[in-house]
Amino acid sequence: MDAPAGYRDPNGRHGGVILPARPEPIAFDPATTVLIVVDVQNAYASPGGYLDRAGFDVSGTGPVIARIARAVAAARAAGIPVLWFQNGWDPAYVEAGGPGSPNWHKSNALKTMRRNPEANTQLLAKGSWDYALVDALRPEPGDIVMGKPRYSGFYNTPLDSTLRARGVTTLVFTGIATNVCVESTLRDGFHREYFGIVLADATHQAGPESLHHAALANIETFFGWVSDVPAFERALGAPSPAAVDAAGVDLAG
Ligand SMILES: NC(=O)N/C=C\C(=O)O
Repeated sequence: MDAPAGYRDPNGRHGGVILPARPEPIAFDPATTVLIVVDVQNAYASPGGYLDRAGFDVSGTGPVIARIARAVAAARAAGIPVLWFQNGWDPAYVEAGGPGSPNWHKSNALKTMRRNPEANTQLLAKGSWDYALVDALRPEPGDIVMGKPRYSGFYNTPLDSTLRARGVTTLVFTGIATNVCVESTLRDGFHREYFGIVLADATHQAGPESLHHAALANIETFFGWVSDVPAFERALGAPSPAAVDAAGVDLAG
């Protein structure tokens, strides 16, 4: 939805569009916004991938992937760049860190492989099926594809310089997992002065569903804004400004 001239959201921010969100609508300018798709890899979304092998439920990822595709299409139509993250390491796992790294101790992918070496799998290894993005989502020329070695997309990646070079101020998040890499990256962005918005229905948790809701509640209260894909689509479409108040955002949390 185009913002009326001079429109400011309840926090005094202005931009080209107004997005219904919790805890309040947020205005943003598509010209200074990036849509981030976090780690929608077989590892996190497909049966037989890392999360599934580690005992996490991935049965609910299908509709989430479909909504990510909608968000990507809406962003592209509005000229908003799409940035795809892929989490993982080199096949020798040097980037994963050894016992001197907390990642070596906490990564459930590394733990799963250590527990069951005879399975001989290479979870999250670059070049593997596990590391690949799901078949249903494909970056297009002009998109940004970025690897990351830890939960936060800002850690040991060119994310910050890539965004600053484009004058980006607003990050719209989709992907997996709400409570791990989405939240970690949004939080790191907050500390670097980026405005973070999560499209809740285009994210999925690692662990019980309560973690999804807890992460969203935390984000909405302390770090950013929570909206959804239909609201994002409407905001980038053309309904009248009055529809903002009428539409609101109706997320179960
Ligand atoms: N992409 C993520 O949120 N990853 C969560 C856990 C992991 O990578 O072990």
